[in-house]
Amino acid sequence: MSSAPPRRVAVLGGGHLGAALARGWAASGLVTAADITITRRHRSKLDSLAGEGFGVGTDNAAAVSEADVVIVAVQPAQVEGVLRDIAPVLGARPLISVATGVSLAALRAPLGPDAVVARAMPNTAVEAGSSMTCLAGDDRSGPALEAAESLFAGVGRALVIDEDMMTPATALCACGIAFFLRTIRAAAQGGTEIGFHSEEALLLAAQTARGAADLILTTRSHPESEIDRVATPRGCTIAGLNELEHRGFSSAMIRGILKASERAGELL
Ligand SMILES: NC(=O)C1=CN([C@@H]2O[C@H](COP(=O)(O)OP(=O)(O)OC[C@H]3O[C@@H](n4cnc5c(N)ncnc54)[C@H](O)[C@@H]3O)[C@@H](O)[C@H]2O)C=CC1
Ligand SMILES: O=C(O)[C@@H]1CCC=N1
Repeated sequence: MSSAPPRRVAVLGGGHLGAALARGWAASGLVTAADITITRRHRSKLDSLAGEGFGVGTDNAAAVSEADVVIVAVQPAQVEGVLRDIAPVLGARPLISVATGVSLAALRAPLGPDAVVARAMPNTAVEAGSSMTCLAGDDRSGPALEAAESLFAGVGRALVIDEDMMTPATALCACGIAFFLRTIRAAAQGGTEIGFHSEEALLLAAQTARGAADLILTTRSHPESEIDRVATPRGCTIAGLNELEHRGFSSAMIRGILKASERAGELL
């Protein structure tokens, strides 16, 4: 069971993921918007988040000083500089990095060996409370891993994995959501070609995708058993499925995951 979520959170790096995290935590009621401070280099780009009630600023050390837990959400190559900025004020505060490819050892290098750090790999569905987030820590991560479990379980599912699986997790979950989004978009395009207006086609495709995921997550059955229940002999499902496979659908998805994993391992 995860512990109570931290009251005040500093999100360093209010870009796509940082903003999605802040909005997801506030929407879930886990942390109030006023207790989340988001930083980035240019204050003007934080105006809309300020308008939503979040604290905003450009001073990472000041944000950290007022927080119970720190989230690092800058690009991988920017992490070291940010950690150097905050090293003098971090103290024993738990720090969670969502940066791809930055190891626990690399996080501790500028902060010192006693820094309480963990890694998280969410996807942008944190904003909708539906992320799959993988977490990793080690024997010195204690409170950071606990804080991560409580924060990320509040905006989807969270699973603790070995650190050496964080790169594959990046490909399958963090990049993976884009692959499923493209799949939904493609299905909607097909839907429009066979007669639906585009908004209707998108709704039909997205809810159908959600249904497929819910079947797997709730019944725990295998996708192929579920497919067998849909595909009537000589019917239209098997005709469509076989055409997808003749066009390399499964192979394309597998190769996409492999390519993303390869690139995720090279990011630093
Ligand atoms: N976008 C996604 O879906 C996911 C991203 N990640 C990781 O999250 C991190 C952020 O990714 P994105 O949000 O996509 O990138 P982004 O480029 O949208 O956001 C990074 C933000 O950090 C800000 N920044 C740069 N230097 C800063 C500094 N010194 N102090 C404060 N803010 C600073 C930038 O202005 C920018 O707004 C990356 O490490 C990425 O690998 C991980 C999982 C999913
Ligand atoms: O594309 C990227 O590099 C980041 C990491 C995973 C998702 N977005």
